Amino acid sequence: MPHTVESTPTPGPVPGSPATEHLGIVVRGVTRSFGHVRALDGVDLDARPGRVTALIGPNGSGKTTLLLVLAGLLTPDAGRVSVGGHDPVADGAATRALTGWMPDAFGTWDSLTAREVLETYAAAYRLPRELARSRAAELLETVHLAEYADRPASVLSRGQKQRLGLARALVHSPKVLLLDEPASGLDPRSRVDLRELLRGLAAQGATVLVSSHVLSELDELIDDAVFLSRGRTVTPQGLTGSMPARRTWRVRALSHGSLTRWLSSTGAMWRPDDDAPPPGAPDDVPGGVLLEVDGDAGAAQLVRDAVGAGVPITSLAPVGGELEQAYLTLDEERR
Ligand SMILES: Nc1ncnc2c1ncn2[C@@H]1O[C@H](COP(=O)(O)OP(=O)(O)OP(=O)(O)O)[C@@H](O)[C@H]1O
Repeated sequence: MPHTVESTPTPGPVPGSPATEHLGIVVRGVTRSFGHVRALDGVDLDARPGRVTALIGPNGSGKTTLLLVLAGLLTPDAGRVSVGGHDPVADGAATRALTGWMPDAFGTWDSLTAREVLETYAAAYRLPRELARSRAAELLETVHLAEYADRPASVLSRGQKQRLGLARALVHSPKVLLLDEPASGLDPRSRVDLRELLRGLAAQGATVLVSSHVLSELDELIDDAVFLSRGRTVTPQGLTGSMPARRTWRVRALSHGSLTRWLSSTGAMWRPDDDAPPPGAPDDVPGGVLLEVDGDAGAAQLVRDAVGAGVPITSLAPVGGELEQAYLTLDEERR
């Protein structure tokens, strides 16, 4: 799905006016420090209703800290936040009533069954008992845990706990969803289910903010992307409006030896890909390399030259999606 990058957040309202440009999530100039570590250093972000927005950044860039602020679980030092039209600090109860929060690790009372976990949360959100029961049953079906409904949560696998955590976040039909690494630990089928579920919720008007490192999954899921680096909103290289011309491509050939010899003879800087044969392998085994190529025209020229030189090329494709390429430009900012 084509997505846009929140590179230059829409300007904030004039000083003194409420931070409610829309009823999704609005963050303006938020800072939060832990001792001398400035976890958030002036973050701006918009996540709009009816859209799935990704929060992307290296380890330690401040994603979880920002989600905790949005969930009303951490007070910012400075800046303005609006979630569904409410300030999570000044108006915590109202914010929590319309917000579903899924932390990156599912913490629960292990002695409760999966059904009891959901019914307990539903009661905490003041759902009437009958509605709580039917909502819990419906959500257990949605996340494919119906057969575990009456088993203690302690027996669930990591991925199953993630799915129960998702169901728990949805129990009060929130208008805003904050999900910290929701795909972590999920098998491929469950990831597809998650994607369809979140797209369905956005289609019904929910604001969905997802932090994730699984960038290949995000390409299919999200409408917008916000990148964090060292506590700041940033625009990675390559997402300044158009894709960078020069990017990494994977080339494979029937004979790894003839491919690498030819590339080296042309002066191209290549490196083995993950499936490359080990050093000393026979010359004619298949294999691939990674190299930087100047756009589609450069790729077309590479194929022509390789075929002209008799190199048996079997495939040529850019590595990763647009998000992955952009993310890699942030990698040196990891902390
Ligand atoms: N409770 C805390 N006490 C001290 N430092 C903290 C605390 N929580 C976060 N930090 C620091 O703040 C920075 C941002 O952490 P945060 O957990 O928000 O990053 P993240 O982007 O979610 O990382 P990851 O991708 O690894 O989950 C890090 O340098 C971290 O060490």
